[in-house]
Amino acid sequence: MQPIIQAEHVSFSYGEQAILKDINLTINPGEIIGLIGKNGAGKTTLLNLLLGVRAKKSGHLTLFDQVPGGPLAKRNIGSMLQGDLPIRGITVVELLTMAATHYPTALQPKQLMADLALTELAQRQLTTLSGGQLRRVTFALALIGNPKLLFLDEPTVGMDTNAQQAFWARVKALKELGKTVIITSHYLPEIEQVADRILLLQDGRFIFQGTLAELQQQYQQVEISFQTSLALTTFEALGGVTAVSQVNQVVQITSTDGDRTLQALVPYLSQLRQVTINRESLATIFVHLTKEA
Ligand SMILES: Nc1ncnc2c1ncn2[C@@H]1O[C@H](COP(=O)(O)OP(=O)(O)OP(=O)(O)O)[C@@H](O)[C@H]1O
Repeated sequence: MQPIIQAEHVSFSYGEQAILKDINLTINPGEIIGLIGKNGAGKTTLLNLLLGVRAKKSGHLTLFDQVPGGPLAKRNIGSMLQGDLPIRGITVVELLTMAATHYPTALQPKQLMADLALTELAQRQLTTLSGGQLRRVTFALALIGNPKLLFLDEPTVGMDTNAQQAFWARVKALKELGKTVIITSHYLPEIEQVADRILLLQDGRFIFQGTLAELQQQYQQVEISFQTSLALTTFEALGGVTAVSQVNQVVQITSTDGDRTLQALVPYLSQLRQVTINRESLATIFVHLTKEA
């Protein structure tokens, strides 16, 4: 399969400040990518390089086998960036109709507005819209050209809960259509729900690239709690266990290898009561990793 995006040893600096140092990346058609990292990690900068808005300092970068910003790339990309939009003197429907004329296989503005529950905002001037409404219009603008590749930078900021749910449902529908989507977001539970692959950017490099399952396998700790009359020392030497503690009646085991520890607990199961197992969320793993790195 021909990758949609390929980056090899890409670097970028603002003046003397190195922002991206050694970016290596292959993104295949149909993937939903969650691009995460702390504030200032360089996520938006990377999207700007991919869009051709900024030029890399070194390395090799292609989209659709072309340099970023090339005509094929432009035609096939939709983007929803931070701080996009408020253009004076134009309504929502005028904006989408005008944008549609730039793409050979554009969607129908009316149909798209209906799909995204924007019909009642159609005649409103952009400058009169609320922050969340503007984000929803920006999403429509990203979709209007029926692009193969979408860059969504902090897409749900300012959206209310209904709008967020509708947004993520639409992203899942885009996946069904075989679109490739790169999303940056600080709402990690949402990324956890939709991303096929997670890229964690830290200090200008990816410190992790892989599926959520791989991330969990590699870094996640599991907490197993239960009540028992057995001594705590029974559990300390079990496979994967890094800590054992007891609060009131409840024993808590922390493990770096949940499957191994659960296997090792099997002989004791008849003496354990009220067993609970909690896996760390993407958000908790993110905090651990970005603190350590
Ligand atoms: N125009 C600019 N000139 C100089 N430095 C900049 C410029 N734009 C961004 N930076 C710096 O580049 C670094 C990366 O910024 P970027 O916006 O890519 O981060 P981000 O990961 O998207 O952050 P956030 O999660 O806060 O949106 C930051 O240290 C930022 O201060």
